[in-house]
Amino acid sequence: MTRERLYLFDTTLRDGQQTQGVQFSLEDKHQIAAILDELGIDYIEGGWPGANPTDSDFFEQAPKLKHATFLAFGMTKRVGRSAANDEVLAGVVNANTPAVCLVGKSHDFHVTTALGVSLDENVAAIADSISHLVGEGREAMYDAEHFFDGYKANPDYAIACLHAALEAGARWVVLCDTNGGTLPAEVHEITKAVIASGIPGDRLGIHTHNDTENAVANTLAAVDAGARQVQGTLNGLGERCGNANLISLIPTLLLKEPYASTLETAVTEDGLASLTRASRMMDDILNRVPLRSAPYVGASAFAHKAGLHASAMLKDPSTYEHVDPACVGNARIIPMSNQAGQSNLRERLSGAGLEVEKGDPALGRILDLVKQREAAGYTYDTAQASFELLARQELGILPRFFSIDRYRVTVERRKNRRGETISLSEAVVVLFINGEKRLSVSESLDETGSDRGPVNALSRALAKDLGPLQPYISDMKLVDFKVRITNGGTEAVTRVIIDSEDASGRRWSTVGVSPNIVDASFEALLEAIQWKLLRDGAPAA
Ligand SMILES: CC(=O)SCCNC(=O)CCNC(=O)[C@H](O)C(C)(C)COP(=O)(O)OP(=O)(O)OC[C@H]1O[C@@H](n2cnc3c(N)ncnc32)[C@H](O)[C@@H]1OP(=O)(O)O
Ligand SMILES: CC(=O)C(=O)O
Repeated sequence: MTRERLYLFDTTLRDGQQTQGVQFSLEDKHQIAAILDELGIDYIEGGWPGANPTDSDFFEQAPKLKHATFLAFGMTKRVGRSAANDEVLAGVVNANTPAVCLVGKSHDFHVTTALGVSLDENVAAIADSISHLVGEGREAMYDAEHFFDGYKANPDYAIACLHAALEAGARWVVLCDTNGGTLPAEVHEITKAVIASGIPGDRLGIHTHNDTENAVANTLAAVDAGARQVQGTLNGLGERCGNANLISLIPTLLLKEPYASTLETAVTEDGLASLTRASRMMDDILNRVPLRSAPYVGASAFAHKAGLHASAMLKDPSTYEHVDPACVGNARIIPMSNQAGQSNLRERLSGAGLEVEKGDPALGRILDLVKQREAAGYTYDTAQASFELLARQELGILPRFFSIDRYRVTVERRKNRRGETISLSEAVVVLFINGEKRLSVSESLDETGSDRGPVNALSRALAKDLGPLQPYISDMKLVDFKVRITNGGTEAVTRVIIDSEDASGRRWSTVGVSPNIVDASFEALLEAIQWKLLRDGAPAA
């Protein structure tokens, strides 16, 4: 059976940039465009040339794309001037991209209230703007803003706007759920009605927002009805609650029926397998911690915590997995926790290179220890590195790299020489390596003179002088630090989880628990270092 082509359109660099708190640099934009092109996206919307200096610079130094078509975004011309004389439209056209997408009104209320023009004037503005683009030799698209709300208020008018664009030469007309309030059944019904009005599905796109958490569902509803271009963003960035998440849509469209056997995109198997990396790179650019529960690509997307699940998973992974994690570049995790049985444990140990026979009494001891420590406030389902250290300790195979003699942290608030109030912490760590005593002192001020706090001072002192072990930890950095007050038995205790990373991109999590936040942090920091030394084969003391 021949499959119909479905086009993927990315607006991370335009609508994604409308996310509160997101401001891409020129370098970020180039990096994101390269990720999208590698993934197999058909259209990359780069931003609005003329709207701000970064977007203008980005179009001046346009990315060199291997596969995708590069687009500029803008709005239809203002009423009262010709398309050729509208300076905002000129800014967009002058970006000289092969394709241009123009947003225009399609809801009568917006035409009369937001634009303050007549319904006919708006239709003429759409047609003139699109003809102008086509005359300039561009592939033209019309984003029909507020289309679904407009259709519900005045279907004939909303549809007339689409036809005006199509007849003026638009390659695509795109139905936008701008306010994000439309639900999947309505999107399906209205998209069908649009196609029945004479707009072919292979000229029709869908652009949804996630205000009812239905952006992905709404996109699929439009595809079910016949739309053949889908717009979205990496990790669902976008105005307010975001846009349809391409990172979820792509595997669904490639792996799930009826899409997999009836539609084809330009995303290859390798592109699909790069999805987890693409999503994490996006978070990295935004300096965000990746969402563990993200479908397909999150660290928990294929984590099997419950004992019953883990036991069946070992017999056949398809018992509790809807797709193979490897096909989206993700990995299966069988975490340890108080929900685990011996199957989770053996799988986790095996992942750490520790083969323990079924029925070995050590398994029961480790399980009991995990459950006791979780009752005391620890958590091992995320802190897998701490779990591995605990299991090795119980199996008698944890090397001792160094021993801590003592540590001390002081926190001070005082006036500096200019009379300003400053805070400052100082940490001292004393440890022994091969019988040799080492003392390290560190402060909490960074290069700019800002106080990074007592845990930072402690982390620096601990990692400052490990003598012969120093080369093994020099590329380590602390990437996330989470603190939670939790119950340890009957008392409230502080639990600290630290995520560390090294130059190879490897990430690991460790946990510490104590009534004292600094002490809990010290335990987690210590284990982070021990795990790194262990994994990189550092010599035992
Ligand atoms: C649904 C979406 O997300 S569309 C994407 C929206 N993105 C952005 O707005 C980000 C980039 N925008 C900008 O930098 C600025 O808004 C600019 C440069 C485009 C325009 O700036 P300004 O000229 O100062 O106008 P301002 O932003 O105050 O208002 C928008 C103007 O465009 C008009 N307008 C809005 N939509 C359209 C349209 N589709 N066609 C023609 N004119 C429109 C409005 O009526 C308003 O005009 P008015 O001031 O005469 O009432
Ligand atoms: C065009 C667009 O971003 C919207 O209507 O939501």
